[in-house]
Amino acid sequence: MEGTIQCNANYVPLTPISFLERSAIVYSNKVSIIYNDVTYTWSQTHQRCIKLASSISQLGVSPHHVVAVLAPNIPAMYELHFGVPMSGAVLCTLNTRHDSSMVSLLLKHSDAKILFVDHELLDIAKGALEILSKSTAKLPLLVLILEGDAHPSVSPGTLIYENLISEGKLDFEVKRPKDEWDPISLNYTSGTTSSPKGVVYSHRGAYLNSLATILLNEMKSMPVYLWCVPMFHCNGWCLPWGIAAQGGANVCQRNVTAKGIFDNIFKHKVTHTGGAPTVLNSLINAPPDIRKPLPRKVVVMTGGAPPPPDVFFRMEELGFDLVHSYGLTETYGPGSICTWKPEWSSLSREEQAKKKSRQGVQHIGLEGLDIKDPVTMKSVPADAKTMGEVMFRGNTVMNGYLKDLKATQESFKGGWFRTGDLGVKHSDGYIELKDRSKDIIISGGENISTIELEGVIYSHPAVVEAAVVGRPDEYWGETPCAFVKLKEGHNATEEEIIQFCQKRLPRFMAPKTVVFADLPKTSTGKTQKYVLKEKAKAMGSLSKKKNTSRL
Ligand SMILES: Nc1ncnc2c1ncn2[C@@H]1O[C@H](COP(=O)(O)OP(=O)(O)OP(=O)(O)O)[C@@H](O)[C@H]1O
Repeated sequence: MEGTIQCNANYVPLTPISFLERSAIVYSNKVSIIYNDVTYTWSQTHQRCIKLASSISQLGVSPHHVVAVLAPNIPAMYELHFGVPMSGAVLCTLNTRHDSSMVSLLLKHSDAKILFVDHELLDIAKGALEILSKSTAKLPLLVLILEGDAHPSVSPGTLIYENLISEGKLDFEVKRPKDEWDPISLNYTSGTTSSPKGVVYSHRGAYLNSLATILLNEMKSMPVYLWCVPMFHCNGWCLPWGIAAQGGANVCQRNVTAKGIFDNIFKHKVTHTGGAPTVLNSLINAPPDIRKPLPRKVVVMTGGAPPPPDVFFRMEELGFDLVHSYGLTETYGPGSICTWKPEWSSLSREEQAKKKSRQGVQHIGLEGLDIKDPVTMKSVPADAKTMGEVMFRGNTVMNGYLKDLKATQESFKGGWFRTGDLGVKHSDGYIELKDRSKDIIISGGENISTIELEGVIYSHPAVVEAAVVGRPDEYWGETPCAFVKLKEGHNATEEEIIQFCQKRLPRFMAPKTVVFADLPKTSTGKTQKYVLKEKAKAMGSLSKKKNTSRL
């Protein structure tokens, strides 16, 4: 409009780097990181990150180069979330469960210039570099993150993390993005359904999703956040940046165990944490000497996989306040929130849990979350029945897949980001996920939502975990096959589980096969259904072997 100008005074590229700079002033002597007997303040964290950025630049890394890290949730992992972007480079956090050959593939794909590695994962990194050396002469520099008395043998030229910090220059001029669309990080997807894809995040998206995540978690100033979500997964749902914005204390843990979580909650007066449903399951089912009632409410954000309705009220019985979010690596982690409505508080326990287990609506950083027919792009009716593809639109959707323009274009076809998830829309506008399109079971022409069926099996008192896949069938096409893990000291038969489901669901949805087994998981807490599908396939068709009258 007339009289306005866009200039440096009123238009600055958004970046989460500014959160750290502000916290170094507001919360300078307040705790930023706690890890075993190490504690830092926000002023120290700020200084360490500047020095880290300075050393990374000194090593010849230029803006937009990729810097990779293979480490659990330790202080260095947190600092790299700022130090790398402050050098202008792009942070690529690698899954700590990958083997050397996968790490070498991702290092090559991302063209990483440096690999920071935790001392416990050094052998994986060495193996990856050895594989890489067979196809390229340009290997990333290795920087070792040591802890305590660990002194593993390293090849000449390996750098040490703490040396980079101490040698870095405090007067280094932080490289802020020229454009807020500039990349801040590269996250590979979990690889649950295919090979991991390299998802590029921008400074703008990271800034907005951090703010949205603070709001989702209802975080006030100076929260105490216990790290259970791996920071390598969607940059810890953007919370390394979000906690900095609120001047919170980051309680880091190398390993995630139920005992560690309860101990840390008591010791550090934790206010917030987060984790995939499998982490919550480990808390609910922990032995009574570990599972203590909480001294005060702890907000837990869950997502990453479908949480069975039962998890909600069992967690709440322990004193946790559950926030349910849904999203993908492509949406910077959390993209939706099942916002609670006060009128639901008078519903029965079961109905409340059902409401909460829905995936909800987009968070405030996004413009749209809809269920659409993927061909016509028309929204499905809000009748809780008609299934369509879940689609997102807005500023916290990825820039694209690295070096895969075709996949990027396909995922954005029609002006929405296509998730590959199937869901329905309820009359109140909230969405509910029914399945991944690759997982839904089609039996005799009927769609069977594996998520819904798993939720019912999970509510059986003897069950600790359940996953359902389609078992190929000559007559029905597929029949539901449930893999069930029982609680320690509990028993149940195949027939009991089947009858339990038949009482609660339409008959065609009940499993026709039940296998008692441990469930294979990815490091981000998702069940590796492709492994179970192989097992179900190997069983052969049920119709041929059994009398189909039960079907
Ligand atoms: N709250 C939730 N409820 C149900 N499912 C969820 C929830 N949050 C995430 N998911 C599932 O996780 C998926 C996103 O997972 P992520 O981005 O980590 O990688 P991935 O899709 O498992 O990997 P790949 O694309 O390589 O197979 C979603 O598409 C959805 O199926």
